[in-house]
Amino acid sequence: MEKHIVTLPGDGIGPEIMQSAEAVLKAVGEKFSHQFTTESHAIGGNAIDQFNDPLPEQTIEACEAADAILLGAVGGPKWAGGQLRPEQGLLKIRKHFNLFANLRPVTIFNSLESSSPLKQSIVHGSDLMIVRELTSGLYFGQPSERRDGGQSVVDTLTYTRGEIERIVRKAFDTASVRRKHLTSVDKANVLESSRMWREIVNEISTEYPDVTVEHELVDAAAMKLITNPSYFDVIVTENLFGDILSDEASVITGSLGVLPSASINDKGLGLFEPIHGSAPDIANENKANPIGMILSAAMMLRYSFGMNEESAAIEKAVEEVLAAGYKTSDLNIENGTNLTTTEMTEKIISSL
Ligand SMILES: NC(=O)C1=CN([C@@H]2O[C@H](COP(=O)(O)OP(=O)(O)OC[C@H]3O[C@@H](n4cnc5c(N)ncnc54)[C@H](O)[C@@H]3O)[C@@H](O)[C@H]2O)C=CC1
Ligand SMILES: CC(C)CC(=O)C(=O)O
Ligand SMILES: [Mg+2]
Repeated sequence: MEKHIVTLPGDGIGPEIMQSAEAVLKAVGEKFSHQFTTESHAIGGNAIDQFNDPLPEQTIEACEAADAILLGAVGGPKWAGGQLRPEQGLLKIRKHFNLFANLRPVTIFNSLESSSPLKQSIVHGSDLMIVRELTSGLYFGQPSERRDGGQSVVDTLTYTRGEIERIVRKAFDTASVRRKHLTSVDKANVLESSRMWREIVNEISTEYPDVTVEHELVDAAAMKLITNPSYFDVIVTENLFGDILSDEASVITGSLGVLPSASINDKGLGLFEPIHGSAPDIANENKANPIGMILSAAMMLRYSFGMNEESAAIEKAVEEVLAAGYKTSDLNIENGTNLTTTEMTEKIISSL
């Protein structure tokens, strides 16, 4: 099979981990006789530097012609406080391609159970999927501005019925092929948007009689997620809550550096990126964990190209390398061997 992938390495550790994903894809292509062509484009801070635009037109055009998009991460202190911000590029690409469903699987590798700061007895058996709404809510609502000469400020949380319905359906579909347990997370005791969200979840639940649904307020859900993570199967929630809960969930798996994600639209186009940011504190040191990025490439193979065997081969290789005690410095594997980003990538490739 021939597939054309646009890579958007971005800023900070983005380019380092993107090199890892490209090397793994090359090796998978050779092993399974596929041809993956890649074409790199600018997004985020580096795009501001080169084009004075966090999402240049040529990046959008290249993505429009691609079979799938891989993204590293954007942002960094260099651009903080400026008029143009790297994160605007990320929000804009999600909106442009209508990538409303952000799937964030939180699966714990056996060998990382003791890597979590949580007790092994708590994290054991955790396997959940956060379905986060990605193109609306507080991150996109207008107005969003300072007022009264800087004495007040407004951000706006809006959702249309259609926007809630499509993400809720996606979550029910996801739960249907998993353990059939859906937790909808909101703040319905305070927010009108959450009350509407709840109503819609209840309406759509009648179409999925096999799926058990419950509602949880976000504050309690945040507590339950780290005290009893194996309770959850699929969590569906709005943009901001999903952003926060998924970073929290990474504690279960031992590091933010190992979690991948897929952002999908209703036409089958996917953008795949790790859930973490550009980690400027460790950029250019060859010490970033490339696993979240590599597993995002594996999600791309499965979700965009239907390559289940190839995707599983990557996941198995990662599992084997971790089980052999190899780690990057963010992971706390007892008596593990510390590797650089490039060494970890090579180990994973040689396990394929
Ligand atoms: N999707 C994206 O492009 C995202 C971008 N950001 C941006 O990234 C920049 C930094 O944000 P932070 O709040 O520091 O969040 P971050 O996720 O970049 O880093 C948080 C902590 O986790 C560590 N970390 C993250 N990924 C790692 C990896 N692969 N291997 C080892 N350690 C890793 C970092 O070193 C840091 O200590 C900001 O400009 C922010 O806006 C933040 C989140 C997502
Ligand atoms: C710019 C942010 C919305 C990125 C982020 O934190 C995320 O998508 O997880
Ligand atoms: Mg985030």
